[in-house]
Amino acid sequence: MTKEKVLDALKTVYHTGNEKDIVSAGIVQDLTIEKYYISFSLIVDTNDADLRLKLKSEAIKAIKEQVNKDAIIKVAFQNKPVADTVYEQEQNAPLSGVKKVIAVISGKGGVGKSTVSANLALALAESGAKVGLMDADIYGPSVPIMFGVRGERPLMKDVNGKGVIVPLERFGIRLLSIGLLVDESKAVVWRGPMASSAIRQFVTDVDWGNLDYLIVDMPPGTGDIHLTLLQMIKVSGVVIVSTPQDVALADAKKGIAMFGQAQLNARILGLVENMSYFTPAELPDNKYYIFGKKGAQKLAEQYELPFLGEIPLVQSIREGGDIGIPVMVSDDEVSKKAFRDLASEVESRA
Ligand SMILES: Nc1ncnc2c1ncn2[C@@H]1O[C@H](COP(=O)(O)OP(=O)(O)OP(=O)(O)O)[C@@H](O)[C@H]1O
Repeated sequence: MTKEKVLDALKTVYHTGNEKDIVSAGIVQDLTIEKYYISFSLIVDTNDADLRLKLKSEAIKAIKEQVNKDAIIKVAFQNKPVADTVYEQEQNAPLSGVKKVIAVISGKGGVGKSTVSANLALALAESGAKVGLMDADIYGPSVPIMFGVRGERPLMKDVNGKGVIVPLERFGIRLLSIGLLVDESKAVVWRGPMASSAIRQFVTDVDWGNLDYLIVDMPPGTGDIHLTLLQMIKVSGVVIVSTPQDVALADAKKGIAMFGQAQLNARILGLVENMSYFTPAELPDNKYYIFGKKGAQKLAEQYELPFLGEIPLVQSIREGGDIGIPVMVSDDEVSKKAFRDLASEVESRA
């Protein structure tokens, strides 16, 4: 299976009301082929579920008939971005084209902060928002692998005599990570000031353009990078990720304490519990609370913070992250619903 063959097949498909085929009309974006998986986005100007379904089935049918009948095809929809939004960051301030910055934090590593950041970004973009994802985890960047862009390098462009970085774009999300700029093994040994200076450049020297949301995947814990970012940009809201275990919850309390400080000028939107329960793919209605039940919900109540939802522990979430096709771009409707619910909580509170 090659990109050319898949694009040729897609050139036989037309979106209602368009004279050009969906490839020539620029409707097909982010085509990725990974073993027998094919994934791409369709950029459309309609929320009509029937029209979307028709387009999706015709695209899948064309590929199965003309390229490979056994291909596993994942299609994500994105709305055409709406221009001329009013932006909240001050004019000429760093990120002046960004309406809302959402920082995703966790008290400790490995609780799924990057998984939540990536899929939250994709879920927000589904309803037409223009979204960027800044991987501020200098010591453990996840974006290159999770979005399948490892080894790719962003381009530079000249703005008023100054070279600025243009984020990569995948599945409609603008992406930047230290892993896309330097060899990952180099950044791991950087000391605090160097890491802080790199993160400062992520704000000042990157052409993020106009965005409705910039999701910032923060490093785990609380440290210099958090302070640097909070001092530089106006963060509209902080999402805290925790797992149900006591130890992760104890660490989440440190995050609440740090971001709860009034002088940091960041509002905590609430807590999301990741890996809340295990759901086997073949029994999606069965929920097994293997790490204990409703821990984060109780913690949220204790601190009088909103509880933003539960994300199940699902094999396809892990697999999606590993193969560079996040679960929001897959057919796993159970996981997608959990992230969509989280996105609507964030949308309504940010
Ligand atoms: N809900 C989930 N179901 C299944 N696997 C998950 C889930 N959430 C995260 N994972 C997996 O757990 C591992 C850790 O997740 P992730 O990298 O997102 O955590 P993190 O908190 O960002 O870690 P770090 O602090 O190291 O950056 C990954 O392999 C990821 O695919």
